[in-house]
Amino acid sequence: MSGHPPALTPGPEAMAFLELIRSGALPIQGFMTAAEAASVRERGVLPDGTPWPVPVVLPVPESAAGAASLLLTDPEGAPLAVLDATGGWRAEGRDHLAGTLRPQAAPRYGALRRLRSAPAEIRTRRAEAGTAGGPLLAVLTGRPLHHRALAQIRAAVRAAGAAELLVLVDTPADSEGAAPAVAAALAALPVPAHLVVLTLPGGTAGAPVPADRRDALAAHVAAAYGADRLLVAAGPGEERPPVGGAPIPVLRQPVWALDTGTGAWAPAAEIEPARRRAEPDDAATAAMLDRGEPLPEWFSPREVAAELARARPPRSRRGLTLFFTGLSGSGKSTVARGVAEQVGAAGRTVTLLDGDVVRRLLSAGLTFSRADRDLNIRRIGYVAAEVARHGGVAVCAPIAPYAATRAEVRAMAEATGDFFLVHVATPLEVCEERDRKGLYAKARAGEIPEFTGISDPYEAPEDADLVIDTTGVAESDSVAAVVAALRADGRLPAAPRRDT
Ligand SMILES: Nc1ncnc2c1ncn2[C@@H]1O[C@H](COP(=O)(O)OS(=O)(=O)O)[C@@H](OP(=O)(O)O)[C@H]1O
Ligand SMILES: Nc1ncnc2c1ncn2[C@@H]1O[C@H](COP(=O)(O)OP(=O)(O)O)[C@@H](O)[C@H]1O
Repeated sequence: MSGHPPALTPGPEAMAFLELIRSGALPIQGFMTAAEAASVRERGVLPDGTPWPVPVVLPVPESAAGAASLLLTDPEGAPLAVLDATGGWRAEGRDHLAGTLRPQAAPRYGALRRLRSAPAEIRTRRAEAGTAGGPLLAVLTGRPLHHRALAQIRAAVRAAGAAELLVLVDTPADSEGAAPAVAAALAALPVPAHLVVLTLPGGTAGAPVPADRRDALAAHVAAAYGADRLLVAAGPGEERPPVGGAPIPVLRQPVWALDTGTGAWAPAAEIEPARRRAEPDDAATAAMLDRGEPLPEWFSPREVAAELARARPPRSRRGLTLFFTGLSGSGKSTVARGVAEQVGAAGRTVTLLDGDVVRRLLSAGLTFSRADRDLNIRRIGYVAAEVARHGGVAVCAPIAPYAATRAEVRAMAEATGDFFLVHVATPLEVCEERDRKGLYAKARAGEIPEFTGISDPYEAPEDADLVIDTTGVAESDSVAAVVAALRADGRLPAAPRRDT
């Protein structure tokens, strides 16, 4: 056997545990055995009776199930820790390894690394400030803090007599999540706050864990940072269940609302119904941002609203991948060209990625096999997502016959902007009748193999945002139909007024 243990990049859930364990944010040293995991899942206690909220398990591929040790790496392959394995086990068709962790180099991957402070760093900072040992209220949030949440935090600070706050922001490992918006709210807090970004398992990181168990796990983390109580910021109108088995008290608050008579936030039950105004929910907030409307001042502090508007610009300025799909000759290129012109005329920057042109440059040399078509579509999706990242509109017009590949492109595009799918559903007979390039005749004669619609599949989309059929329709009308749909969604500025 060689001296090198096999390497594994854990999935998001195990990775989140790995980070918390190695930073000292959880009072455990590694991943659980089958008996420990089952006991925790079923009864909320370890086999010795100690309360513990969430199973801490490491799923591994079958090839690693018998390993004596395992090198755990970040997604780029950099070593994070060695697992000294005590045994493998199988559950729900997956292999797992139990064992203790030996940390290696400090992690560097992921978003906002400099804000992912370990408990020891916060303890040192407090010792230097002379506040170590004083009351510390932890607030856990995965969402922006608006006036309602800030009022609730102020009330909890008063009740706890806390002179300091620890704000724990739960974000996915690879994105900033709500952290910038939460940072924008710090100045509105009544006492100085330490801001720490972390990724809690079970929420953003994968398998669902019941809210009370998740909050108990968060209480262990908060305690490791020196907090003596934890407030979990609730969503609009949300009341979280009570928590048992936590190492520090987890505070609960009822639903709060704005008292329009006094302009103050208070428990909804204490406000006269006629003067009670609920906070907008997430969908309403997103809709206001999409339309470019300012968030009302009674709802959100100006700095928080500004940060949210930066992160989610109005639809008329947000990057967009406008993706046409359909058979050869259906009208994709013609309509895409016309739409791109009008998108440009409306004042947006636009890049046209037409099927034919892409095939000549970006995808030169590729065939029409499934693998090559998929590669072609992924390349188009990648370029489109980059255009959208910078606020541009990428208009794409390939056949893109496979639903799975289109879904991949949608996911890629939505990571940097919006995605709008137009199915140009002109029937095959009409496309074949047009046969602009004589390709259908050649395909029928067997001279072109794997021709879409003739000898190769076309999977019609079920997730199109717009379906058009160009049969017997003037080109300008087809273009106008797409432009109107974009305008209706606020993706283009309103039509310019013609006064003359
Ligand atoms: N076997 C086969 N099947 C389909 N199409 C063929 C084939 N061979 C050549 N062509 C010509 O290539 C154009 C389609 O290229 P795309 O890049 O859009 O296709 S795909 O999305 O990768 O499937 C397509 O152009 P459009 O008519 O603009 O769609 C055809 O002219
Ligand atoms: N309403 C319409 N929209 C788009 N194309 C139309 C329309 N009516 C007729 N056509 C004709 O259909 C053909 C479509 O070709 P093209 O745009 O290259 O399709 P694709 O890119 O899907 O292969 C063109 O010759 C175009 O003039």
